[in-house]
Amino acid sequence: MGAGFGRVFGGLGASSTSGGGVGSAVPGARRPGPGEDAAADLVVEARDLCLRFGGVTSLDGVSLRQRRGEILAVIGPNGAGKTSLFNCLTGAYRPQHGTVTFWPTPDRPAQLVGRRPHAITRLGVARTFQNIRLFPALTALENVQVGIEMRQRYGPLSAVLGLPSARRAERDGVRRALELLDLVGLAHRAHEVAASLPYGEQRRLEIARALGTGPSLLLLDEPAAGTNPAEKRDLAGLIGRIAATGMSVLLIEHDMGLVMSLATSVAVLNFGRVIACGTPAEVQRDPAVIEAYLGVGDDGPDAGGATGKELR
Ligand SMILES: Nc1ncnc2c1ncn2[C@@H]1O[C@H](COP(=O)(O)OP(=O)(O)OP(=O)(O)O)[C@@H](O)[C@H]1O
Repeated sequence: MGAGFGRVFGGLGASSTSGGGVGSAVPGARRPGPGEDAAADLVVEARDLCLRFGGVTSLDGVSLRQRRGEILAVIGPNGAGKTSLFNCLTGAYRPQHGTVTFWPTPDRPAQLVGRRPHAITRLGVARTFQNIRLFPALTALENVQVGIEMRQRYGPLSAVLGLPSARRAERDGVRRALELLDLVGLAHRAHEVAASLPYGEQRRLEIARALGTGPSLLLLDEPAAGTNPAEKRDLAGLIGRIAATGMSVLLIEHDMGLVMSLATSVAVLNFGRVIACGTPAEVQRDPAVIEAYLGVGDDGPDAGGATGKELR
């Protein structure tokens, strides 16, 4: 391992701080023995996902599994296929091949490929985006209410007619939205419009809105992108608190400090393939990972800087 790799991971401790031992997402993990339940405590499993755009292959046989309650980080250089994977899990893209099984509860598996994004949200998969997608003119509270309303069952007619069921649902929605704003540290911003919030707070508001949909799996696409060190610390604390509630978190993040301090397991993508998977400590010393990031070759680790790959 080169000194350069140590710099990539910023001198982080090798161990996870997020209640390690929950499990790991390991492609090609040991097959269950007779009588063992293959799905026991899994929340999501992708098998052999292939996604192509014309001549570009974004995912090339990606398989990975995540256990319930785990923080699984997906890392990899630019263009490795991380967001494509999220898009396949959330129905934005339909892979040409492969399956995605999601367990909202351990006894109720659902196939996600072929479902529409809103149907997948209703099943319990929520996401945030690399670029913030709030409703800028709505207040923080209203933004979270939008998320909550995606799961509510009363129809527009009940709301227009002011039926008791609709009024009750609205009251419950406001209460839940305020709880979520409190969780993300934004209770005091409830009535401010989203566009007026500082960037780091907008990132946290997006997470509150995603939680409003009542997920059992939360996908965060580069939540720390563009945040300053203080905002990053707040965010790490928040993700830790969310995971401590038992939520399964799947995280794309380029900030290796955050990944290595938060993740229970890490999956590394490169050119649309999973090249490593394991604990943060394991992937940190995996030669294939070192090479993917730094292009370690005959010239040594620092030569990788010339590959032009960003350290993500
Ligand atoms: N809608 C699309 N049309 C064409 N090509 C696409 C599309 N979406 C993704 N790709 C291609 O798939 C590959 C993987 O892209 P993807 O965005 O998934 O990578 P990534 O790991 O998330 O990258 P980054 O870290 O830069 O966000 C890239 O070559 C990208 O150009």
